[in-house]
Amino acid sequence: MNLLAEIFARKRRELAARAPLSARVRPPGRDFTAALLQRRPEAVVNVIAEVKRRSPSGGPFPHPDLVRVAQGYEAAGACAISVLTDDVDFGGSLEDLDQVRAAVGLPVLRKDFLVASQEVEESAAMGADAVLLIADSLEDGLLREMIATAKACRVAALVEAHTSAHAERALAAGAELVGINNRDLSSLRTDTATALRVMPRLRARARGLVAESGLKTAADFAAAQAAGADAVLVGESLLRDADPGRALARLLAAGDGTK
Ligand SMILES: O=P(O)(O)OC[C@@H](O)[C@@H](O)c1c[nH]c2ccccc12
Repeated sequence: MNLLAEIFARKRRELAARAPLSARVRPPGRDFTAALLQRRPEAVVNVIAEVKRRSPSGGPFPHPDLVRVAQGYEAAGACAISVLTDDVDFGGSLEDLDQVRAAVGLPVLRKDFLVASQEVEESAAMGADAVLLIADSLEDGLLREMIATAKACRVAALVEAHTSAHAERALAAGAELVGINNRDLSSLRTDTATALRVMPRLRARARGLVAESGLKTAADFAAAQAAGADAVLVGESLLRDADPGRALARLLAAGDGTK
C-alpha cells in the first residue's frame, strides 16, 4: 500500500472511531435571542458587552485577560458577551470563545467574518450561542443559506448591516435579529447617528434590533433605545477603562431612573 493510501485509510479509521465533533464538544445552548429581548427596568437597555485584545480602529486594549473582563461584564449586568475570534485584526481565537463561555453564565456571540455555512456549524460545535453575519459582505443566496444553517444548528444569527439597503436584504434573507453597525467597516469611520436613523424603519419587521459600535455614554444608550434598539453592542468605550465591568455598571446605573 502506498503512503497516501495509508494516510487516507488511517483518516477514515479515525473518523469512524470518533463521535461527530458537534455532538462531542457542544455544551448545552444558552438563549441569546431571549437575553437580547428581555425587558429591563425602565430606561435600562440590554448590553451585549464585547471582549477583544485590539481592533483596527482602536489599537491595542490594556486587558489581556479576556476571561476576567467578561466576568466583570456579567457581574455588571450585561445580557450577553461578544467575543472577537478573528486573529489577524483582533488578536482573538476560538480558544478565547471557549474560555470566556466556560467562565460566565451568559450567552456568547462569536464575532468574526464568517464566509461559509460550514463555519456556522463549527461555531455551534465550539459552543457559540450566536454568530455574527455581515450582510454587506455576503451575497443574498449565501446569506440566506447561512441564516438557515444557524437556525438548523440552533444558534442565533445576528445579521449586521451598515446601511438600510443591506438591512432590508438581511430581512429578506430571513434575519430575525438585525444589528446596525455605526462603523463603516470599509473606511472605519463611525457615526452613532447611523443606527438611530436606520432602526425605526426596521422596527416593525425585525424581531430584535441591536445598535452597534461607537456607543460611549448613558445618553447614547438611551438614544438607541428610543430609536427602537432592544440592545446595544459595546466594546471599545468599556475596554478603555481600567475596569471595564465597573465602567459598564456605571453606565447602566446612570440610565436607570429608579436609582
Ligand atoms: O468597540 P465598539 O466601537 O463599541 O464596537 C463594538 C462592535 O460593534 C464592533 O466591534 C463590531 C461591530 N461589527 C463588527 C464586525 C466585525 C468586527 C467588529 C465589529
